[in-house]
Amino acid sequence: MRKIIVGSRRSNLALTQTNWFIDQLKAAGAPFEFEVKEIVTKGDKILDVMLSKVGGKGLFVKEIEQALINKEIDFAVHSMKDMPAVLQEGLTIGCVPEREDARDAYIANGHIRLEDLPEGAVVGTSSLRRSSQLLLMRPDLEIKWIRGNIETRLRKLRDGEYDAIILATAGLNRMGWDKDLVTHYLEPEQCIPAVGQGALGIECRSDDEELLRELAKLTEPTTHQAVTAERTFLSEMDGSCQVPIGGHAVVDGGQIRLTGFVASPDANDVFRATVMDADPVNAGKEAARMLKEQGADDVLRKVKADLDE
Ligand SMILES: NCc1[nH]cc(CCC(=O)O)c1CC(=O)O
Repeated sequence: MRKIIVGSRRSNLALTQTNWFIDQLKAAGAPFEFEVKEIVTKGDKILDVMLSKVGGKGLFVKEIEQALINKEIDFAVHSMKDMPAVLQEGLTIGCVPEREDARDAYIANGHIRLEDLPEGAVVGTSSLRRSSQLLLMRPDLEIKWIRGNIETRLRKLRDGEYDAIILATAGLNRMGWDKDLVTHYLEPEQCIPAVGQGALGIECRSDDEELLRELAKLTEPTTHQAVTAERTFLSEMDGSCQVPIGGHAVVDGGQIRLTGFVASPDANDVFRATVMDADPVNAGKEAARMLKEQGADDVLRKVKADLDE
């Protein structure tokens, strides 16, 4: 029986997601043995600087992709939202399993709701997407960067460094945290989630047909369509990590409804568009086209020019 080596970052969330997916494969009768190999990525080592300044989401993925190409591992389970819009040559997403909750979770000391926070309250996030959308709802808030895994962030909240923090609901649910922890959820209408949030992407070599056959059985079609629409939108926008960007799609009666969001880093310019299309790639392209037409293109160009300075 072939032994499949599964690469995983060593955070609790990464290992939980990896073991969850291996269990799914076993339950589906995949004819493999499995071994998990932990990989420490640059993104895990650099915890004290603003992630977007040192290379963004690719940091979590690059070493894992190299291990796939070197055949040190056979597949890896990523949070889809940590995956770059374009993969390295020779690699593919072999499976998109059923999506967890895509919403952001708002967690406050004393469970004070977002609309009831006192003026100037401190909210922790390191995501420009979250901070810009929070400021649209509550321009008076102070946004303070926060880093570390879920446990570290919750500790910093309890220690009073922050009045509230925002975390991905999916991560909390996958880790089995009590839902009472969450003060309330941010609906996509208030805060568009990150592209791919709540979904997993199983990455493997494009020529590993034996493995791809087993992975394909665990793809959930509507999640796959939604994520394809969102990721097409992301790659069409061609934004850097310095641009607040979000995208969220739901599939409803054969139609994909995709909302794209882009803002300037100071959140003064905000662009949003919702499209309906039966084809996920068309939906992604059309949402990007509409946002660019509204002027999002100028924001992207300006941020790029600033980065080159
Ligand atoms: N940014 C890191 C990250 N990547 C994936 C998740 C959570 C799980 C998911 O969205 O699938 C998180 C934590 C967070 O944003 O709170």
